[in-house]
Amino acid sequence: MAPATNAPATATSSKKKIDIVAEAAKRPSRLNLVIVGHVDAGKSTLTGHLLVQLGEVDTRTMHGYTRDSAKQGKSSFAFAWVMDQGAEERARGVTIDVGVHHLATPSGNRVYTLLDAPGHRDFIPNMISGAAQADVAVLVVDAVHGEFEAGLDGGGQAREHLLLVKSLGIPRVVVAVNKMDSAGVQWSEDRYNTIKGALESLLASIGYNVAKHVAFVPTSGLSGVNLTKRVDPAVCPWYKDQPSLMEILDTLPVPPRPIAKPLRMLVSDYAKGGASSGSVSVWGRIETGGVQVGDVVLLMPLGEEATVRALEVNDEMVKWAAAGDHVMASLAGPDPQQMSTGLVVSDKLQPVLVTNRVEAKILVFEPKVPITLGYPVILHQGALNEPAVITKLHAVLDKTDGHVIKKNPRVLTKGMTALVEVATDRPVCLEPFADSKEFGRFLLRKGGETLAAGIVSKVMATYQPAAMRTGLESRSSSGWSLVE
Ligand SMILES: Nc1nc2c(ncn2[C@@H]2O[C@H](COP(=O)(O)OP(=O)(O)OP(=O)(O)O)[C@@H](O)[C@H]2O)c(=O)[nH]1
Repeated sequence: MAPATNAPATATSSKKKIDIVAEAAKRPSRLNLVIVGHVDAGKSTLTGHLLVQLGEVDTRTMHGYTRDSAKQGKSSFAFAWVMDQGAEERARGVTIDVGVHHLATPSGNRVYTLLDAPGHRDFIPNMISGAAQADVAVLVVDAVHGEFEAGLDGGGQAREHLLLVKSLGIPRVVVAVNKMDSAGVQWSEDRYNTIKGALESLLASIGYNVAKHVAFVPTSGLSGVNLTKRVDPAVCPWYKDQPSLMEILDTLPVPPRPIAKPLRMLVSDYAKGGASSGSVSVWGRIETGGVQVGDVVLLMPLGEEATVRALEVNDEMVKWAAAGDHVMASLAGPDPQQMSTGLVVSDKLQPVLVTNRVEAKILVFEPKVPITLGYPVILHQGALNEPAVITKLHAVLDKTDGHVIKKNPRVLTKGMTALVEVATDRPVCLEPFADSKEFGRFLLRKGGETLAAGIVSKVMATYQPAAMRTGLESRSSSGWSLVE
């Protein structure tokens, strides 16, 4: 574990205000990675094995996984069990939820949060929720002939994941060309270069600067080769003196954290119970600002007040947490019945905007049916999924300079950039992208298909929840007053 500059919380910690900006500058840097890729590419196995090699999973636990997975006839999934904790996940051999793990580098200079996203297309909303919390995407691809190609074709998740990762604003990608040990591949340089070339073209077409922001590494998650220790040149001579996956990760820059901004934490999970009776626990990443034990915060868009009773970061109780941290917060005050994923724990004096109508610039992916006026969609923002409708098609825009090509189009088709208006069924937390990168992006999906990625250009109507004035209100329609 990294040296703890953020000591355990005490009963008196709420009495003294902590200078979170100054404290955060003293601690090890943190990088959030999301592991993405086609189903069965080996994401959970690679991540699980990495954790074992770095000593984050003890040998006894690992022996237990090996024994129990063999009993279920799934011995090849032993390392994946480190990440896939749910009974259904283990029985089906697929990841459903986003697995979250923390690890510290041996030097103690850096702490990683690993988010293992599900590859199966039914679980893309969970993948979006995981990717929305990440700084870097690690794309795992299966090097086996036919398998890599399946991940990349029209319906392949490797392709869809990359599009989503780019749309969510993740600036860097590390590609692990995995299963290099398998029978038909056997650490072949030709196979590696074919895969690298195909992905370089795809990444460039999506908008990545491949030379600057993308790295490639050959791996075997199952045998644990080239994860932390460099691959033996006798096994892979053409990769001699080049870095292992962990060495590449260690050189990635940590993006600046907006700690001085007002608090915004996206709730990706919650449960009844916490530090005191009647409290609720929420999990998520702090996008901006900081929070400390004793703070009074607002749960948006409910507008409900809550007091932070306890905080946990990387499985340790702490007094404060800041932007970039994955946090478990125990909150006193909110009604457990009102909790949902997608809520935002927000600064009380400068809460996140709440709206049900935004103007946005969208990039249309490859919808099976063209987008028309009144099109019903699901708006995804982090862990939030909210039914919405496209209520106006203002214009089709030029991709490069944004000038209007066509006003009031009747349909939007593949690859178009357009200015539209989107109305959500219920009020949600969205802000103009120019003010908030974190709350200014969303994805539109329908029937298991991602239709478009959007950037909020204008918030058309903001809501002032009555609760912000009375401290009593709920998310019922009567609890909101419109301030257009
Ligand atoms: N030969 C070989 N097999 C691997 C390797 N990594 C994973 N596998 C096998 O591939 C299968 C799928 O592995 P997982 O780790 O569950 O794949 P995943 O990408 O996490 O799957 P989802 O989470 O369901 O998308 C298992 O049988 C693994 O043993 C590898 O490096 N080499």
